[in-house]
Amino acid sequence: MTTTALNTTTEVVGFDRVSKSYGSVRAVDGLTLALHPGETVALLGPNGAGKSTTLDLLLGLRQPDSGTVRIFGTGPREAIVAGRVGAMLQSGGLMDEVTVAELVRLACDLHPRPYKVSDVLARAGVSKIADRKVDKLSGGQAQRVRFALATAGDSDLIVLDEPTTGMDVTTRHAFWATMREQADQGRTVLFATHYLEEADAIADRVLVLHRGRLLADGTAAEIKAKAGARRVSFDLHDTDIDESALRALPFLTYLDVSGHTVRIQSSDADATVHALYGLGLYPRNLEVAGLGLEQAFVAITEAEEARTSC
Ligand SMILES: Nc1ncnc2c1ncn2[C@@H]1O[C@H](COP(=O)(O)OP(=O)(O)OP(=O)(O)O)[C@@H](O)[C@H]1O
Repeated sequence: MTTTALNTTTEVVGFDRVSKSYGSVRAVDGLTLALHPGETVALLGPNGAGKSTTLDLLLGLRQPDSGTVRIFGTGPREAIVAGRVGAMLQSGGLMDEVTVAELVRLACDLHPRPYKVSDVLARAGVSKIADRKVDKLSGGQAQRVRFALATAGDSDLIVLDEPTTGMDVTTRHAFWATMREQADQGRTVLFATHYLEEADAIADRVLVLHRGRLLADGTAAEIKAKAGARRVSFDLHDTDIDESALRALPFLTYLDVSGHTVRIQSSDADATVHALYGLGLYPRNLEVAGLGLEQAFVAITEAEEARTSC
């Protein structure tokens, strides 16, 4: 198997001050970004953050109002015609009235560097449903077929918009194992997702979009550290819990009381715990931990919401 990404350019994708509006909605706002060979990159953001628009711009499905998008140093269309990009889109309709095998064969025929149809079917886990009509597939099976189409040939960049939506857990694991193989062979994988645990487990780089702007860019560990806050949990058994006293603890950013268990987030966990003892309380089973990616994501985007609404 050959990959051409590594020996042509060190920049797979380049966005240079790219903006795109729909009427008064600025979906992508001055986005500058570079992706490199072999990176597996997760694109995160709340609903409406501009993820799909960013991927559409990348794939040349929409034109930017300003700025430039490059793939391997050329425009998106040239890169796609050259077979360097495989894509799996959120809403990509599948042709009715054909079988899975016929559709995959068509995708292979159109690719300049195609794989064998049987290999593509096997890799996407759809060999057993190869003779089924495409309009008779379940949601998860249709996603697998979209994945087969995205990997019909030897592309250097694979772009996936919420690829595992509708897949069951086993299918998801198989899907990501295959994607990991693709990345290990030097391909760049860019995927948008709402499943933050997937981003945490799979991506070696995480981009957080918010209102069309890049809010954070780093490893999952760096994004967690950027959020700054830490989680503290403890049980209070010997006393009625006074929520207002807890809420007044210094550096508290989040409070949840469930039965005897208190969960908080704090931007200075040491100071918060110190003050907790200062209230005369005796917290048991005290645990202090860093934020998960999901909590870090919520903290970062909420802080930005608060900042921009001031
Ligand atoms: N065709 C369109 N016409 C008008 N507005 C649009 C169109 N497509 C997207 N938008 C708006 O642009 C913004 C960005 O949308 P986009 O779909 O890119 O976000 P997203 O991050 O992919 O969202 P989601 O997570 O909900 O899929 C949103 O405010 C959306 O309502």
